[in-house]
Amino acid sequence: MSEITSSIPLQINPDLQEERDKASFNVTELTHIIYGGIEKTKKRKRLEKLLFSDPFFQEYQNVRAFGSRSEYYAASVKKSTKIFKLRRQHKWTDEEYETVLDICHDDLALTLHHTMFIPALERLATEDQKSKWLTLAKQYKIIGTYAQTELGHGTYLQGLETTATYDPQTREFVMNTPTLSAMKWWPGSLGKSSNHALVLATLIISGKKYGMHPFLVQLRSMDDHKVLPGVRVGDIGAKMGGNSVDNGYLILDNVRIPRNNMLMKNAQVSPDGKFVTRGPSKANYATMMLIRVQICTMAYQVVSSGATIGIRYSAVRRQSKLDPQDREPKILEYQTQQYKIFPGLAMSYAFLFASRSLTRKYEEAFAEIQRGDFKSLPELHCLSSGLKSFCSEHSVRQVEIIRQSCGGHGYLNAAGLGMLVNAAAPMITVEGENTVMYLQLARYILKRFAGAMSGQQLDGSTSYLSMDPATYVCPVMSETDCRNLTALCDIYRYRSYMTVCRVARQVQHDMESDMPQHVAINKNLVDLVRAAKAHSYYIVVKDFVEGVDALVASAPVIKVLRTLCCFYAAHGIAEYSGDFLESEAVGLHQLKWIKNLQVSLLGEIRPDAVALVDAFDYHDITLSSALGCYDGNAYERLFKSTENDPMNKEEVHPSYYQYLKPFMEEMNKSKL
Ligand SMILES: CCCCCCCC/C=C\CCCCCCCCCC(=O)SCCNC(=O)CCNC(=O)[C@H](O)C(C)(C)COP(=O)(O)OP(=O)(O)OC[C@H]1O[C@@H](n2cnc3c(N)ncnc32)[C@H](O)[C@@H]1OP(=O)(O)O
Ligand SMILES: Cc1cc2nc3c(=O)[nH]c(=O)nc-3n(C[C@H](O)[C@H](O)[C@H](O)COP(=O)(O)OP(=O)(O)OC[C@H]3O[C@@H](n4cnc5c(N)ncnc54)[C@H](O)[C@@H]3O)c2cc1C
Repeated sequence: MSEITSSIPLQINPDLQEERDKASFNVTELTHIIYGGIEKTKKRKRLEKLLFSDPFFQEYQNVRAFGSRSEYYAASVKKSTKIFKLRRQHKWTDEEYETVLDICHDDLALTLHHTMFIPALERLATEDQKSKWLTLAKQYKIIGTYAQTELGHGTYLQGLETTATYDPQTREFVMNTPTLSAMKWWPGSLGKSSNHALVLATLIISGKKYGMHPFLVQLRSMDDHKVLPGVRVGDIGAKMGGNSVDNGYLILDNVRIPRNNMLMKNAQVSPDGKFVTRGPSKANYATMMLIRVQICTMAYQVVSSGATIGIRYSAVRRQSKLDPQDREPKILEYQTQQYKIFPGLAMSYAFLFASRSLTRKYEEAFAEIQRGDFKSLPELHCLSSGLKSFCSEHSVRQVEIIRQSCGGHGYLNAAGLGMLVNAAAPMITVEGENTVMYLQLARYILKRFAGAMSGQQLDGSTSYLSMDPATYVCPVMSETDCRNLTALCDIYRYRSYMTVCRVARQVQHDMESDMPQHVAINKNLVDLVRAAKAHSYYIVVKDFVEGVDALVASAPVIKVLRTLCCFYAAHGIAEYSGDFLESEAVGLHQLKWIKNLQVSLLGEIRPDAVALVDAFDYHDITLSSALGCYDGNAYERLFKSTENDPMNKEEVHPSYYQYLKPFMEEMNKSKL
């Protein structure tokens, strides 16, 4: 009788325990740093316990893995409503609620209600409008979404075709979808969940267009959720990932809404049809900027959960031989495996510090904007556009590398990595497609560079553009200098300066050769994106270095973070060595030293790798991975996961009787 069972051992896999025993630092201390202090960690743990003591959350995993699209959506609606009810029951603060959403992976069907609808009301509505709709929205008496993108246009907001025409007779706006390409297409939670939508439409008064503005439109009856007259709404279909969310389409046919349903914080239409604006023309873009900032944090969560799965699995998976005399090693021993996974580990900490710094800047600027001071808006728009693109691009790419590093098992849904990659992939597209957002940053950098050239003193993230490049000497003079974080940061700064300088001069040269500006820009788009990427890389490295420098922590924690920071910076230089050489930020000698350092740091990080991912402190249900579980019992959990597979429900699958049996009978009867 076979002793193979699918029961999960109670003890931690000894291979993983061994890793934990040899950590050079206190994991709990680092966890507190990551979550912003001991109280916050405790609170999060309490919330996790409360949520996951409900068996629903375990069942939810099965529906997610094996249910149909419709079942997954339904379970996710249930999950959303459960969380909303718990919020009310326990009177969670906004911060506690955000923590719960982080814990719950953010694959909620009603996600747009809290990620965009509420923040948009907060940013775009007047105080009177807020007291009505924000209150209703926060109490879930209305469920809403943010409906901006259309079938024909997502990026180019000036191309949006939905119209809101003011009728002074009735003091209403008439909402219309004039063409096929004007239909709203993509908004999350629109297809089936929302009864309201914040529709971004071109305002028309007396035949004149006044740009894009937000209008609150009721879509479904509050009694029976039936679609209201003049509204056509539905789901746009299955996606690569994120299928718990009903991204939808919306067609409006002469739908009339009261004048007061235009959110009028930034622009007003008076009852007699007069248009007045307040603040800059881009004030209505405020919600997008918030989400771009949040995407940087999501990128941290994505890459850190990927690294957790990859590293824990690599510490329990044994394969092949290193020492012919010894047993098969943990795959984490292979330098190539470390080379695949440790960049994701270092990136996790880099993005933690970068997203923290960006969030702080956003909060400061938002407070100023609330007071009517918009001076930091351009800098913040460009910083958030660049970092949103950089963090999403790098994290998605890195998690896919980690998935590949887990061999065959990484390809299973039960590994959690494929789902993570597919769920995270839209970060590259949403809230501004990455290339387009990099170009927003590039446009800003070019302007600032031109300012510096004409003697302006620059401040903020681009202040280095006023440097005198003639004074640059590569600060790495010896192999030991390579460990100097400030020196590495200077190298990134100079690479960025030179990349910006080169493209700025090229654009200027092209324009001076009588090329129209738009032709000159398009001819240099690739280099403009390169410049934006180089700038973003510099900012991330700088935030990491400054973040570690400012930490108040024990010596072992600081040491391990400095090692990671050094690896992150060295790895980037080695990976993009062509750019660094071309810009003469490093010479061949320095590059050789930095590459040596990059590889030798793999060995230094190795003993702490498991502890460094343990510090992220992800709950097993949040990670949702048989390979990355805290106890390291990957094989048992993989086998256990097959129990829930509906394919294994019957010993003989119905398709046998329907197709295979008759086919076999036919084959057996055949004379050929
Ligand atoms: C274990 C845990 C695991 C966790 C797992 C998590 C997994 C989940 C991960 C991911 C899930 C996915 C995320 C889910 C949330 C989805 C939400 C998505 C919602 C949306 O997508 S909403 C739609 C967003 N749409 C966009 O972003 C459109 C992009 N386009 C634009 O913003 C603009 O069109 C433009 C910026 C490109 C151009 O604008 P336009 O008006 O045409 O520009 P110009 O006239 O040329 O003027 C440019 C001028 O304006 C300045 N400017 C532009 N934008 C702003 C701004 N926001 N603020 C301030 N200033 C702005 C610009 O700099 C120019 O200034 P200048 O003239 O140069 O001085
Ligand atoms: C999962 C998901 C959820 C979403 N949720 C919402 C939502 O809730 N609400 C909502 O309103 N929208 C939502 N969207 C839509 C999303 O915001 C848009 O898809 C996004 O802004 C990109 O726009 P696009 O699709 O028009 O891309 P496009 O602009 O068509 O991009 C296609 C290509 O054209 C290139 N390109 C376009 N313009 C330029 C340019 N100026 N210069 C250089 N290259 C250019 C891009 O780089 C890209 O390679 C969602 C999308 C997804 C995938």
